[in-house]
Amino acid sequence: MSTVIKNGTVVTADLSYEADVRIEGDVIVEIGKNLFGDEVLDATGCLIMPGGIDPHTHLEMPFMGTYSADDFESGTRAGLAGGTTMVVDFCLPNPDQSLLEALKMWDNKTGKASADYSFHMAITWWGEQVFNEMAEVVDRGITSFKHFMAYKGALMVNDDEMFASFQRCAALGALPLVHAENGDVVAAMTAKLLAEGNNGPEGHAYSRPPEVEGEATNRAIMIADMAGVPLYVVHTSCEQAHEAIRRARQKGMRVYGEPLIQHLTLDESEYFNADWDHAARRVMSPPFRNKQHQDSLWAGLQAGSLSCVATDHCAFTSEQKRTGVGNFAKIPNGTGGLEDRLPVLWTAGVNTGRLTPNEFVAVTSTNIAKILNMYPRKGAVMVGADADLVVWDPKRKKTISAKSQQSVIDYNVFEGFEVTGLPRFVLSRGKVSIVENEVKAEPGHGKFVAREAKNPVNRALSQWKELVAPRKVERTGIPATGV
Ligand SMILES: NC(=O)NCCC(=O)O
Ligand SMILES: [Zn+2]
Ligand SMILES: [Zn+2]
Repeated sequence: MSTVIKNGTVVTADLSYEADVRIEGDVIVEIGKNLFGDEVLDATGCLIMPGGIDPHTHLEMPFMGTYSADDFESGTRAGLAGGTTMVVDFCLPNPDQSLLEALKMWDNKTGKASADYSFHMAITWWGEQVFNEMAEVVDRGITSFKHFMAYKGALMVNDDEMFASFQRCAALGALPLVHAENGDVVAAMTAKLLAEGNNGPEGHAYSRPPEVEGEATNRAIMIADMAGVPLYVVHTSCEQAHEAIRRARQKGMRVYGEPLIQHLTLDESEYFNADWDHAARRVMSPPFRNKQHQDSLWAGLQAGSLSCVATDHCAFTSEQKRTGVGNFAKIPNGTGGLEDRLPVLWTAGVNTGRLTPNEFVAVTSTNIAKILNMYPRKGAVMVGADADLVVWDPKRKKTISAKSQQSVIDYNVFEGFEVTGLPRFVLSRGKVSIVENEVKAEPGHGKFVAREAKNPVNRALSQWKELVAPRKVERTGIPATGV
């Protein structure tokens, strides 16, 4: 049984051209003119693009005394509805918990995923066991390790632990990730704000100014350079952090920055809303910033100094958010966006001329597939690639509303946004999972995607670091000691 997508324009990160795409089973088998198949999907007026890959989600994650509300079933369904065909979620071991044991727990959550997924492993504590188990984690196809520089007393790791872990990543050919905020400063500022009675959701934003993020980003970059490993900075939200990444890249360092669709399009004024629920629903770390920071992020995507647009989808209901009434530090941190990332980015990016359609594909799919070493299986429209495809109708419109979303939460931070550009069809490894508003996603269809370590950038950097490594000077004329 074959499926042919006909009459569309294939849009990849490199080029756009008219062609039909034929799929058999899970993969693309032919791209060309006048193709035939058993089933035909009409793409007239549409673009055929690689499905979105969201490299940053937290589905059913235990966090701040509760669990994020969307699980792998609703989360991957929401992703598919908006054109995202793969998510990379974070496995978070408890302090002192075995990484392998945590992995088993995360594996158990994925049974109803309807799109493919992979994991990043978080390094939440450090010791010989973690050092040893990192190799096993890599062997199981998880080749990226997340480090929280914030959430003091919970997930945060210190510089010595981070340096040790980064060196281990270098040795294994893995990629370290950082949540870059200075956790010590955030903790001190939080305590001061609360002591002064500043306990509303806006206090969350005051406690995490851009400097807190800029400092930590720069620190992580320098530590990664000393460890000889590339670095991926998640949820880059401000000019200070972007500047650190831009400067490092200009010096030849292998650093990637990931702005979120929320930071690109929503600003700090949300926290000053008189409605407590409205403001608290938007509490996430780092917080939303002002327009100048947003302009910096857009410029970074245009210039190539920022690489991927993600969501950090970590959705909590209004009820869950209300745990923080009277103390902003207890509001569960996180917002949703899986279903909205592509339509909002297309509307605010491509429809305004900030991004080309090819750049859109690069920052939503292809770049991260390359960074995480799963290209061209993912992130490509190519013979042999997985048929994770979105047939994108650039003229289709909708107004975003919680009432019609797939996420299980009771609100949407993009409520009322009018988007132009939506999927007509979404295919997950060949399975037609979305037909406009009709969800045909099949729970259980999603599979784990194992990734190999030592991608070309890791290998090149190791080679360079070996070449310039400190070497002992062999001397002939060594003076006698003065005995
Ligand atoms: N970002 C956020 O506020 N919540 C999810 C956890 C994290 O990525 O820091
Ligand atoms: Zn984070
Ligand atoms: Zn996150």
